[in-house]
Amino acid sequence: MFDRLKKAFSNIVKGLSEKELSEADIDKVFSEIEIALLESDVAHETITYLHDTLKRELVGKRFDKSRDNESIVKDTLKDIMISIFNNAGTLDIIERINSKKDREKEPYTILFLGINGTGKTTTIAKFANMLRKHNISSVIVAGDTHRAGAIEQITEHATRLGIKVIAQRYGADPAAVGRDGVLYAKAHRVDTVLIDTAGRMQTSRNLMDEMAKIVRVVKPDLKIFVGDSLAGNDTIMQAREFLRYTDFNAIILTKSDSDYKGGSALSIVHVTNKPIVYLGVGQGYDDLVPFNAEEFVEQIVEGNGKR
Ligand SMILES: Nc1nc2c(ncn2[C@@H]2O[C@H](COP(=O)(O)OP(=O)(O)OP(=O)(O)O)[C@@H](O)[C@H]2O)c(=O)[nH]1
Repeated sequence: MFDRLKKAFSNIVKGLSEKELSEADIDKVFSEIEIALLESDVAHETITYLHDTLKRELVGKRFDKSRDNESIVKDTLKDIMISIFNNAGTLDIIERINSKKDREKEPYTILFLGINGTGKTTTIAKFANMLRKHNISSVIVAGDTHRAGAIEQITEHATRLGIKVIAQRYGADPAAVGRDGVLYAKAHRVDTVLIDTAGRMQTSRNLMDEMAKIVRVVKPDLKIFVGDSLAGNDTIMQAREFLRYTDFNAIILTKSDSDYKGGSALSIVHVTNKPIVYLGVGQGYDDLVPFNAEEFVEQIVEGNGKR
């Protein structure tokens, strides 16, 4: 009998202290957040996804009356964003390289993809430098045989770092240069092969076919898309196209040090469902850091500026 009374009483109390969020309540709070997201370069389709998911999760649910709508929406938004990153999974590259080394005694091959000027060449040099800190050796393949100066550029980075470069003449088949790199690594017991590739616009059909051919011939263990975080929606469009032709596994975003907006990171993962593994945070060889989704989401939702 007391139980019944207690339950009835607690229901009354709940009724007084709880509230239900309507679609209009959510729209009201979201309209302000939407502007901030747009200003942060979050892609339109990602914003629509966030808005729709928010409504699905919140409309009709009961909340403590003392909580303001804004904090409810923000907390839920953070969870939705984290789930976008979680759905894309995580990828421990160092662990993968070491496990292939132990298991097969074969080099681990990584193909770097992306258009010119995104920072691909610099990123490969940073990557080789980072691997060395983990006692992992590498050879770099000058696979951009199209752009004048590309071979010299990657060779200069490699020389500075004391890393072997495998190159052929301009106009050579990049897939063949990639294969040379793998053979060299096998013969010299080098742990990883890092392959640079040409990067004209993603709309170039020939280039995309060439990328698909390198993938078929070299059969890389990993394909990393390198995108410029400052290029906003362009980066998203490039990623979509490269994904279609190469089905890359992971993303590195460059120039995050100058990107105070940060929206590209969320959009690119939402659109491709592939994880960001590292961020480029400067022009030096040490300026490559692991991506931290929780930290990123906190910054974008609370809007407290740079990484
Ligand atoms: N601030 C900053 N600059 C970067 C970063 N990564 C690369 N850069 C700079 O971006 C410019 C372009 O980088 P590259 O590595 O030459 O670009 P790429 O994609 O290889 O271009 P191509 O060689 O034309 O294919 C260079 O001046 C780099 O120093 C980064 O994380 N932060």
